[in-house]
Amino acid sequence: MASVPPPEKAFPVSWDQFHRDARALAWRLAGQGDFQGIACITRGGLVPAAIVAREIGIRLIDTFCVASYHDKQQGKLQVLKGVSDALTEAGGSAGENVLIVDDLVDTGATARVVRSYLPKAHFATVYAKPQGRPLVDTFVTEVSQDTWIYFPWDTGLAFQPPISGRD
Ligand SMILES: O=P(O)(O)OC[C@H]1O[C@H](OP(=O)(O)OP(=O)(O)O)[C@H](O)[C@@H]1O
Ligand SMILES: O=c1[nH]c(=O)c2nc[nH]c2[nH]1
Ligand SMILES: [Mg+2]
Repeated sequence: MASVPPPEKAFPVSWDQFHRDARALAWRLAGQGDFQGIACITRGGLVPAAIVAREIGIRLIDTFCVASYHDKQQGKLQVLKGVSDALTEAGGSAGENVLIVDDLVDTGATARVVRSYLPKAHFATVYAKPQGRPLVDTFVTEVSQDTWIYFPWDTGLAFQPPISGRD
């Protein structure tokens, strides 16, 4: 696959902001469906899934393991693991009562593949970029397509040069 330049703009998210945004997602999801379990898309979906599960009272939580981005470059999407029988027995074989959680949708490639396994599930993300937005049922904040979202588990405190460029 030809390499495309990574997005120029940066949207850094702190732990505090992420917790608030994931809670806001839980508020939007509360009462939306009779969710019997969560399928979180690893790894990015693990953190919001923990917060949402705590807020809306779900204890059956499974992983759907997918990998596609390496060093901000989208590569071939690999499905490493699907969901377990325990989740589809409780939530329906097409995911009728399953909530899928991920941190974000960007091009929508990951969402499209996961949806093909659980077509009737409710797909929720904290952030959404315009290209992937139509694949998401519920999200909190839209971020432009030319922006890279920096999550707190990928970042640390670092010196920031002043806007003027001179220190
Ligand atoms: O809409 P898309 O263009 O498919 O991009 C969105 C996906 O990319 C990231 O996962 P990534 O593959 O980087 O793996 P990770 O969750 O382990 O970081 C992110 O967590 C989403 O799952
Ligand atoms: O940390 C991330 N930030 C992003 O904006 C993004 N898009 C796809 N995958 C991503 N991972
Ligand atoms: Mg991911």
